[in-house]
Amino acid sequence: MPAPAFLHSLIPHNAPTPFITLTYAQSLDAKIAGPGRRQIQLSGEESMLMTHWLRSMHEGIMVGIGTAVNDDPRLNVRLLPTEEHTNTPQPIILDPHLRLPPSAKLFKTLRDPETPHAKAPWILCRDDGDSLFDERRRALESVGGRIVPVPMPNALSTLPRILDELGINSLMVEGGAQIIHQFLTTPTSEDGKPLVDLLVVTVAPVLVPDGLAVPGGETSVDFEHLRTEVMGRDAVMIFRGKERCKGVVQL
Ligand SMILES: NC(=O)C1=CN([C@@H]2O[C@H](COP(=O)(O)OP(=O)(O)OC[C@H]3O[C@@H](n4cnc5c(N)ncnc54)[C@H](O)[C@@H]3O)[C@@H](O)[C@H]2O)C=CC1
Ligand SMILES: Nc1nc(O)c(N)c(N[C@@H]2O[C@H](COP(=O)(O)O)[C@@H](O)[C@H]2O)n1
Repeated sequence: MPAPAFLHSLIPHNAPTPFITLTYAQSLDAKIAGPGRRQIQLSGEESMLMTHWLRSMHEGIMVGIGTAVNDDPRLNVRLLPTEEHTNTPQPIILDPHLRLPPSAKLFKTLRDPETPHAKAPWILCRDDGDSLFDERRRALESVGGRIVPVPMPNALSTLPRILDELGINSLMVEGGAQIIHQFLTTPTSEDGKPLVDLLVVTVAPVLVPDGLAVPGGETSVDFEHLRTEVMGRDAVMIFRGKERCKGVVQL
C-alpha cells in the first residue's frame, strides 16, 4: 500500500532544518495510555500504518526514557514492505541518567535477522553525570548504544542545535506524556524559532477511564490547523507550528 498522498507535502525539501514533528495517539478523553501507564493500542490499523510512513519520512525518531522503559518500543518501520521505503529513522532516547536497560528491544533488533536495517539507539544523557554513569555507559555501549552527553535541563531548547551537530535534519518525537507536555509548552528553541514544526495527533474513538493524560498546562505554542484526515475509525489531525513553517508546508 503506498503512503497516504497527503503525507508527501508535510515535510518539504526546503523546510528549515532540523524539522521537528511531534506525534502521538490519544483517546476521545485525551488519554495516551491506560491506568498505571499501561501501554495501549489506540491507533487503528490505518492510522498506525500512517504513523509508520511518517517514521520512514524522518531521519530520527525520539522518545523519552519513561516511554523507553515502560513500552520497550522498537521505533522501526516494520509495518511497511521493505521495498516500499528506503529510510529507517535513527532511534534517539532522551535519557538524562542512562536508565535505558541494555536488554531493551532497541538493542535486540540489532541482532534480529528480521530487522536487518535496525539502527543502534543514540542516548542523550546529561553531560555532568557522576561515576555511576561510567558503568551504565559501558553496559550500553557494549550492546551497541551511542552515548551523547548534552547540557541539561534545557535539553529541549538546545535540541535543534544538538540535532544539527548530530547530522539529523528531521526528527519525529513520539512521546511520552512528559515529553509531549514539554514540546507543547516550550515555545521556542534557543535561537527563538518555534520548536515544533508539525503536530500530528491521532484521535481514537475510545474512552480510557483512569488512563494517563498528557500533563496539563498552558500551551504556549501557536499551532495552525492544516487538515483532519479520517483513517479507518480514527481522526488524524495535522497542525503546523505557526511562524516557522509559514509558506512551507502546503497541503
Ligand atoms: N499514545 C501515544 O502515542 C504514546 C503514549 N506513551 C505513553 O506515555 C507514557 C510514558 O510517559 P512518561 O512516563 O511521561 O515518560 P516520557 O517518555 O515522557 O519520559 C520522561 C522522562 O524523559 C526525561 N525528560 C523529560 N523531559 C526532559 C528534558 N527537557 N530534558 C531531559 N530529559 C527530559 C526525564 O528523564 C523524564 O523522566 C507511557 O505510558 C507510554 O505508554 C508514550 C508515547 C506515545
Ligand atoms: N501512533 C501510536 N498509536 C498508538 O496507539 C500507540 N500506542 C503509540 N505508541 C507509540 O509507539 C511506540 C511503540 O513503538 P513500536 O511499535 O514498538 O515500534 C510506543 O512506545 C509509543 O511511542 N503510537
